[in-house]
Amino acid sequence: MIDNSSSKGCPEPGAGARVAVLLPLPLAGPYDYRAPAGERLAPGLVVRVPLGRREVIGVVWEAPANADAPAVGDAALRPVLAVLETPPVPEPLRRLVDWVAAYTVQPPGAVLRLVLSVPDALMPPRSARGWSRAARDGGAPPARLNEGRARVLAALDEAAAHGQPALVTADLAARAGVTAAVITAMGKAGLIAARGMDGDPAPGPGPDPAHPGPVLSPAQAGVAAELRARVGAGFSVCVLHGVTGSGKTEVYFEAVAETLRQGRQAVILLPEIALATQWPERFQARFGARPLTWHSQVPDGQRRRGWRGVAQGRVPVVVGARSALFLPFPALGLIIVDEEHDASYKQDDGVPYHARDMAVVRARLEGVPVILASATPALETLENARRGRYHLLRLPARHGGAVLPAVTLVDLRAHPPQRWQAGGEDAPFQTGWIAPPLVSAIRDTLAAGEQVLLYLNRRGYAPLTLCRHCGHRLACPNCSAWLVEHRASGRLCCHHCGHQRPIPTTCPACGAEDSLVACGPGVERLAEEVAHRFPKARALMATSDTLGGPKEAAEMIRRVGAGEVDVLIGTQIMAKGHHFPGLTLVGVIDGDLGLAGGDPRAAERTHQLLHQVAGRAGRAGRPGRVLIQTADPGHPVMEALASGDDAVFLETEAAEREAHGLPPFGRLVALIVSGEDPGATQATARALARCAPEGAGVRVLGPAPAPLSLLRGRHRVRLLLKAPRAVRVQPLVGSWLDQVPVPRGVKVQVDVDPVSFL
Ligand SMILES: Nc1ncnc2c1ncn2[C@@H]1O[C@H](COP(=O)(O)OP(=O)(O)OP(=O)(O)O)[C@@H](O)[C@H]1O
Ligand SMILES: [Zn+2]
Repeated sequence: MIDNSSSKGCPEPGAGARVAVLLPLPLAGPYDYRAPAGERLAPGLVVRVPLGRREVIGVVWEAPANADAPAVGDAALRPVLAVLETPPVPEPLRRLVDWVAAYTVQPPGAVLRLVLSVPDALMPPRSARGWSRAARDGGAPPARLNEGRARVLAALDEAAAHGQPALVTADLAARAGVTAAVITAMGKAGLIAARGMDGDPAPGPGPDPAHPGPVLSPAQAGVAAELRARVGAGFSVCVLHGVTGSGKTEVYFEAVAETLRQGRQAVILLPEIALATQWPERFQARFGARPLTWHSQVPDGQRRRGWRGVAQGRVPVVVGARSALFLPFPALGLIIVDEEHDASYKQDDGVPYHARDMAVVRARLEGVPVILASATPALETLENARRGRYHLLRLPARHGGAVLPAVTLVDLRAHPPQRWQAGGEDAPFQTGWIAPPLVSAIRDTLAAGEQVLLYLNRRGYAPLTLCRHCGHRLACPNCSAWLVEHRASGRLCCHHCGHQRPIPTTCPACGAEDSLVACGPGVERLAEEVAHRFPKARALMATSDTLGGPKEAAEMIRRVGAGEVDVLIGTQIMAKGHHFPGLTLVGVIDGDLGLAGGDPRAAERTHQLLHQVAGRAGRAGRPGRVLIQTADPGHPVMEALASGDDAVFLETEAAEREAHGLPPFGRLVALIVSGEDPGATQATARALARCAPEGAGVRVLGPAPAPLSLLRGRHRVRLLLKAPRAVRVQPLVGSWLDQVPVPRGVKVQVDVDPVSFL
């Protein structure tokens, strides 16, 4: 196959061989090109080729199976324009691209785009102009230098002592605390000299496996030895199931150390929000250096250097969000997926892949071990362990004698939160969200000088605003969702599309004044109540709104660690990874949040999340306790949390999934049909339903409006294919889609193993 729209002419005599090139575009497969005469282009090489009138960068690929009958004759082949100097895309990664494409029913080029995520990194290193000391000054600063100029020379000496012979202007100015003009003037005066320098500075000292780490307990050491033994011994999957605070991180670090000793690379996947915890410091404490971090917010220059460093094998350890799985490691020795149960490992847009599952696939293709760590492994993972495919390792106790916190349910029907007044006797009553038993637990904890975490997974002030006059609810114009009040910023926001507007003073529907009321709690509202009930306590809100970036997160961690905070009020981002020794009470404001809705994993996920939050309490010397407010204390999730016995819950949950043919016992594929035109969207969905695959236990449910039936202005309809485990669903889906023409403006998104049902 080739885009031959503008190819012309015949091949020159002795022209090069036919070569398949995969482009990072949603095309059905690789296109054929002609290699330069006399050159053999090995698969993996990164090349520049013409496409229509453009030039694009692609990767030489293994010839597809139909290579014997090419779609384009030799005469029409267009030439490969250049081979880039970057290291080739390694073979196991190329196979991963094909594998992921086939599994997710997406074009391979769309998956390749995940690999070539930093196009800039494929270009040769930029040479920059840097400054060093002028050769003739002999190293001694001339006597009449002013202070700023002296600092510039000192900064250059300091850099040279650390192996950096030159610094670019901006860097030098920043280090010396002078303006760029000072540096230019010094250059003119011949005090410093300009020189060309490599745009990719050498990385600093790498992680050292011999750096002294903590002494492991006998239980930890036993598990660490098992993990170490697997490094260098081919493909295997270990599930590291350890209770919260058991030291899973310290234990898997030993496998990382072994990988480093063998001179290979390791990648550790973490949910994006867990990257903003103490994790990097702990890595540094164990290895004496930081790993490379990889996530969506890493600045461009760092991404470019990171990608190249990984490809050149110079970066030994990467910690990152799911996209780190597609980095071009030439010598991968170990993959770790921490918090493996986390739903954020599933990408919902673009190529919908599950990074945990694809990590197992990459490990198999690379012939290396993978470790899945969690305090609450996914049912899918436990089922794989039960079948003997994954090897289960347990850490059943907390490190250092700390005990797991006692969990108590607070029945909201028996103990409703009391209303409160902000001002004097005439002030209006405010709805309360903290029930009396939690109020007194907070009081006791504060009196003991310990810290409290109040957990409510809702940003903003209130999830719903309505008019008490006409009942109008303020909704997003682009989505089927309510606008969330953010009182701190004075705005109503849609949490799905980002639409926002100022909070109106009159009802947009009936015009009544001062008639809008906030319904339900968000963290801002909870903070108000905390300030009223515990006026002396120093409270801190920790949400993605208040912790915009890594700096704010680090500052929050520092303040809590230093005991400058008494009550933390947090959303999901506080639920995992954090380790605060002074925190002894966790209060869950709404334990039932997340249990409603048609998501088959709702119960499992709520259990995981609350277990995780509960695990923040009592991690050091002092015992912790957890109070979960619920209106349904008899729910299996609540019972499991209160008893601390997951086994019954997991068994019931598994039995229910099995009875309904749900994962991990059956397969699901969701089709999400979306478009701006509701009629065309509906019609496409109905057409899909009419030719739905049948037989051998395969069923298609729907079309049904998605729970988010309008998102960013697009109408959404869902179909769900259910099949027994043994059925290969991808070919079924492929031929199903082939039968239905999709009109312009309508999109059919295939989601194999869906995690989100919105
Ligand atoms: N052998 C050890 N020596 C000293 N400190 C340890 C040891 N093992 C664990 N710790 C410390 O105990 C705390 C808990 O360990 P860690 O965070 O690894 O547990 P975890 O199982 O990953 O917890 P969670 O699942 O709750 O995040 C950390 O502060 C860690 O540094
Ligand atoms: Zn919206």
